[in-house]
Amino acid sequence: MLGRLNHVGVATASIERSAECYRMLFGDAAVGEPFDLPAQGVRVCFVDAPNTQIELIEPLGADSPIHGFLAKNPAGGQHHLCYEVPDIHAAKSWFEGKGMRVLGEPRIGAHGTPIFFVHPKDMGGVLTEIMESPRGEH
Ligand SMILES: CC[C@@H](C(=O)O)C(=O)SCCNC(=O)CCNC(=O)[C@H](O)C(C)(C)COP(=O)(O)OP(=O)(O)OC[C@H]1O[C@@H](n2cnc3c(N)ncnc32)[C@H](O)[C@@H]1OP(=O)(O)O
Ligand SMILES: [Co+2]
Repeated sequence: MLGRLNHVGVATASIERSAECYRMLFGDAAVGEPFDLPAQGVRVCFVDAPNTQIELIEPLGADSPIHGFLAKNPAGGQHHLCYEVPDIHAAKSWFEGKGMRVLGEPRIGAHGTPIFFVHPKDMGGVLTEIMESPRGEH
């Protein structure tokens, strides 16, 4: 059911500080410009690793879904894994059919395609993002 690993989400209280760390690890060219995603309640910065992306996310606004995680993990840390699927609605039905908790309706994510999240307690402790493939495949 799950396809390619698209990105690893890393929560941070400061994208600037984390970006510095990843610039040292991967080089200047790998670290993108941060941008706001108000609909998702996060500020985002992508780091291009050779075989995937690291998605740095910082809380944006009082209702950000990552406030709770950072309260428990003030130094930040690995927040979610994101896998690609060919069809977001078919994937949502599949997870729901397995009795897993899909968190809300699909909405447009940072790559411009629809995403949804599956509750970490139904995924072996890993918050999991499902993303429709930008290439129409997985
Ligand atoms: C950049 C845009 C987009 C993209 O295109 O890539 C993104 O990635 S946005 C990323 C941020 N958005 C989201 O995370 C949306 C989905 N998340 C949620 O709805 C909530 O964060 C949550 C998963 C329901 C957790 O809610 P919260 O209120 O923070 O915590 P709870 O106390 O209710 O948590 C219950 C339980 O789950 C554990 N938990 C929470 N977060 C995680 C996590 N990231 N990884 C693993 N486990 C997590 C939490 O510790 C609780 O466990 P117990 O303490 O054992 O009860
Ligand atoms: Co993500």
